[in-house]
Amino acid sequence: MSELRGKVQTVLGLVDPDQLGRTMTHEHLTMSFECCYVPPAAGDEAAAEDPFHMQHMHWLQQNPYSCHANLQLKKDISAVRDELLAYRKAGGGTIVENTTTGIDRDMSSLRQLAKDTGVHIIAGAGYYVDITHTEATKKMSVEKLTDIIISEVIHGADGTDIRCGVIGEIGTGWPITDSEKKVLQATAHAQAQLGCPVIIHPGRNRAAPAEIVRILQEAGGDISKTVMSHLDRTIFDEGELLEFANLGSYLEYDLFGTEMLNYPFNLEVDMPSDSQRVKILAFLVKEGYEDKIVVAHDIHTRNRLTINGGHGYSHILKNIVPKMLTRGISQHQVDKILIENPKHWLTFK
Ligand SMILES: CCC(=O)NCCS(=O)(=O)O
Repeated sequence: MSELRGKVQTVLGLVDPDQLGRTMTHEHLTMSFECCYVPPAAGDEAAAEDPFHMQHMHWLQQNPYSCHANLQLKKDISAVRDELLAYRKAGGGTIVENTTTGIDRDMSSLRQLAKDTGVHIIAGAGYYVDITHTEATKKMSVEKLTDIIISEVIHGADGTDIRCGVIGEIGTGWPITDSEKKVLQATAHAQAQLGCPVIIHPGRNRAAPAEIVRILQEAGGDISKTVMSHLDRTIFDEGELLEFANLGSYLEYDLFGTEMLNYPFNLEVDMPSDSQRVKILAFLVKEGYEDKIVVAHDIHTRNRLTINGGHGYSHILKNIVPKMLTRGISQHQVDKILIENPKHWLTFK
């Protein structure tokens, strides 16, 4: 699309890629994660009913999905506004907001947040995981899904004239369902027409990222303009990680700030600490992938906001960057991860 080529599309319109600055490629500012509620363990009901108190903070950090109130990030919009102002003060410029259809995308609030804070916000087109697909969505053809995704980028999403600047996060589980596969194919078709960035939420299985790349590629997608999210909880073996990295997507470590022992969506997973995440980034840099790494916090529950005792959207800038610099990642490489790589990914071809 000639109007979009060479530009980045924010919720306030097209901008020059050099305006973005430091960019978190995977966050949420307003959404609901009720689709992924996990009932609390017996005896924990009191904490789950009344979560935002000092004495429940650690429980909530360990069990963020077992409390209905905690899944409603959209209730904290005013705190998110303050956090975005703090993010700008900490040197942040842009946030990619990954909320897609199925988890309560709110385009008008995103536009208002961008106006109020001066942070560039890029909204996501498309669909989250199968459990959030409506019966109507499941019945749609790939062509219809493609038309809808393209329209969200060209005309605006959810009945507004506010346009998405990226496709995703496109949700998939494991195994990938028929409906998710159609959405992936539609994503690839839309990307082929628009030359736009794509971002994927893979299922929680180490084979998922490569399988998704295969489906996208077969449908004509551009893997070099695609981010694979959540690698921190998906691929653990260094050899397998390098094999996946070779396929050419951006490699996203986006759960910075998440410290959780018993990961309820896959109990076999040992969620890494932030120190371990930095170690993996240093490994990928040493192996020559500094042009392919992007990072974020993927804030999607309320306990992760500073107002509720969490780390907030500035944690990477304030705490992780200094750590990276002490672990063999140079300032030049940090700038690639935070500025150059997101900029190249987000620019329409
Ligand atoms: C909507 C937010 C989201 O999907 N986050 C990913 C959580 S996890 O799959 O890594 O647990």
